[in-house]
Amino acid sequence: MWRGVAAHSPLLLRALPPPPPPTLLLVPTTNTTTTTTSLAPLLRASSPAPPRLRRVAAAAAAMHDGAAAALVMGGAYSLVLAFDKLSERHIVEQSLSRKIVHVLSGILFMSSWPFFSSSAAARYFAAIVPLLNCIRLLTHGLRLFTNEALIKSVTREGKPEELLRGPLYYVIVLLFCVLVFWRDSPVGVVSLSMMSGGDGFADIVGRRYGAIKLPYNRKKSWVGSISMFLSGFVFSIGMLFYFSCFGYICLDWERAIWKVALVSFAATLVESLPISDVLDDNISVPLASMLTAFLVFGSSPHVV
Ligand SMILES: Nc1ccn([C@@H]2O[C@H](COP(=O)(O)OP(=O)(O)OP(=O)(O)O)[C@@H](O)[C@H]2O)c(=O)n1
Ligand SMILES: C/C(=C\CO)CCC[C@H](C)CCC[C@H](C)CCCC(C)C
Repeated sequence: MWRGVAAHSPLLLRALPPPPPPTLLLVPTTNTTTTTTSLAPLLRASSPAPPRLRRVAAAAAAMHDGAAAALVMGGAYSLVLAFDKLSERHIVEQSLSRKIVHVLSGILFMSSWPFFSSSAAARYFAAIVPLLNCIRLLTHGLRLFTNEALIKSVTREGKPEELLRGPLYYVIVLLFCVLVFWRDSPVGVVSLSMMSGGDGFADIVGRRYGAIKLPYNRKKSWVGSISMFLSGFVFSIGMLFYFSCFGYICLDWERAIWKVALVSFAATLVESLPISDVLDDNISVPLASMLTAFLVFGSSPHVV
């Protein structure tokens, strides 16, 4: 009985013990414009598991998520170290190295989310990674500690205080999205794709090929903005497809493509404005993306 009631409230459902293997009934639903197949899981009502079994399940999930967080944290350190070595050996120039770290950090962090457990606490374990990186950037930016690899791979001019701006804002946005949106909301996925993939490529391409500047912002170019729109769109669709493959997000793709294009346009427009001196791109781009994505996708997770 409880499970039947809880089925209408994902949060309540998560609080109950994990259900027995659900009987999934593939229910193809058609409508005038597209055919979308929605998985309509029919959970058989079951009595709650005994307390001891719930404690064992919770402990197992915590160990699973703790290990996943440790692995992702190791990945974060390795990414920074790898690109420090590549730029140190002049295999990759420092400005390019920084932007590749910018692109990969967000995309790879999101890509790790399906490997956390289905526990309601999983997002908090995943949040440990950006939280520890916030602390790392703060302590190194305030010169409490020194790490040349970190400074060289994520700063423009090699000054520790630079860690307290773009990189810190970037990681705070990762922390916000993993806690507030997590893996079952397109809003967070699209916003992080725009911040990491979109803004990253705007810089990578615009810095090299952006000769024709925007009329209202001589620091930005048409090529850079077009690159932001296209890469933000591609990364967003790619990450939405990735999470839909794991069953976390179910989309009507014909409508979703137009929604993502609108979010990408809004984020690109905001990024092109001459406001970087007042508001860092790592704040304005995800903020514009979240607001637009919230308007077009709505607040309901899972099915949009
Ligand atoms: N729409 C855009 C965005 C960026 N750029 C190019 O990329 C450089 C850096 O872009 P920006 O997004 O401002 O990066 P910042 O975060 O400000 O710089 P950094 O990442 O190095 O701090 C710009 O000076 C410009 O040459 C561009 O041509 N067009
Ligand atoms: C250079 C950056 C922003 C400036 O525009 C990015 C800074 C990245 C942080 C130093 C490291 C962030 C790591 C992520 C929280 C986790 C990544 C995990 C993944 C598996 C590599």
